[in-house]
Amino acid sequence: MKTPRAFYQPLAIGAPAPLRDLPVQLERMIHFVPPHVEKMRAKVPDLISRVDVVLGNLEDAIPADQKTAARRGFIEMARENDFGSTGLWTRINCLNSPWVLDDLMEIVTEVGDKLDVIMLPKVEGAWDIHYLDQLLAQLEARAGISRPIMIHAILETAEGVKNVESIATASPRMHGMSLGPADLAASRGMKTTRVGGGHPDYMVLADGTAEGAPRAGFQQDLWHYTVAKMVDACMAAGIKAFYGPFGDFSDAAACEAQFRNAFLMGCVGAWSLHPSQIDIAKKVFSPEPGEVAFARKIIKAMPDGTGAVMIDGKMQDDATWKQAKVIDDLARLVTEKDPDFARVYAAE
Ligand SMILES: CC(=O)SCCNC(=O)CCNC(=O)[C@H](O)C(C)(C)COP(=O)(O)OP(=O)(O)OC[C@H]1O[C@@H](n2cnc3c(N)ncnc32)[C@H](O)[C@@H]1OP(=O)(O)O
Ligand SMILES: O=CC(=O)O
Ligand SMILES: [Mg+2]
Repeated sequence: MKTPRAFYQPLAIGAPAPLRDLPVQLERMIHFVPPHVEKMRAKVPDLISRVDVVLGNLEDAIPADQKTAARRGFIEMARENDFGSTGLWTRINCLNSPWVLDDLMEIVTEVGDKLDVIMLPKVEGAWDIHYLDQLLAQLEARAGISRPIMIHAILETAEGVKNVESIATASPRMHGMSLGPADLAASRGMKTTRVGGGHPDYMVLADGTAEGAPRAGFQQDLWHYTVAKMVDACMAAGIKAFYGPFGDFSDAAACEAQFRNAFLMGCVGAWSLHPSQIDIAKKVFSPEPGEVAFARKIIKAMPDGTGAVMIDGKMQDDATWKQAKVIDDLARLVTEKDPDFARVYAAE
């Protein structure tokens, strides 16, 4: 392990100094764009004003014979648009693929100064982050980039989950992590064919009665353990946790439920793969107005955050004050970016 001082040294001469704190940024949804499709690229100017992060995807879902077109399409969309306060990310191909070196060389060299975050798929351990960290420093130095590009890991292999804590703390470049339920299901040998969400057969059956009445089944959350493990690893490391993809675009209610479970557990956002999922993520990852109003009541009643008070019959103390602060801080961030929510929160 590196010494504390060495941890924050640039990894190449001329590379920017690593960040000590994450930039304060609203990232309720990471919106995936397939950049090899001209029609989709043409939607980017409109997407910039609708989403918190635009991501050009180069990995899975891009056909092998379109990998170069996707990379060049991403560079074009990065060059041609002003992203303002909206994040610009790319998901590169995985480290053992034949495409990743060119992804990094071309993207960092040509548009590295506009890129906020690189999403790295199939991260197995800290060694994957160390490799990318070093290479990015060399490329940043060569391209004269002044702001370090951050790394976001996808947690989508059994080994990655085993090593989640060392991945989260592998580098000051770490921005956060997303759960990748589709690859993780395959890696774990789960018997499913879905991209995220629940499964009706993963359930607990209520006890039988002497009368033999029908027994209710209660569906359980397949992802609870992994999301909890990821959130603890991320929050302990001071980085952000996200739920990843929800593949059934026709089931908005189930998507919303999956996103909300993640939000309640500590995640700050999720992926949107289709325009219909943007508003779902906005609704879920912006705190509920009633909760914001209650959080503000707590903060007002306990100005220095200590003591115990009763509000609406419920005991509040230092710990609920801290929860209230999480909600109020998020509401303020949402207010800065989103005029619709600003009006709703102000009215409460
Ligand atoms: C397990 C994982 O790795 S998940 C991550 C990898 N997967 C992805 O990135 C998938 C991203 N999404 C997509 O590529 C597309 O949504 C597809 C190919 C799955 C479906 O696209 P379509 O068949 O065009 O869907 P649909 O007809 O419902 O689209 C409706 C409109 O939204 C547009 N649209 C669809 N997806 C997107 C998107 N991700 N971004 C912007 N616009 C989109 C379509 O172009 C269409 O526009 P139009 O009305 O002007 O013609
Ligand atoms: O990349 C995402 C996944 O679910 O796999
Ligand atoms: Mg995956």
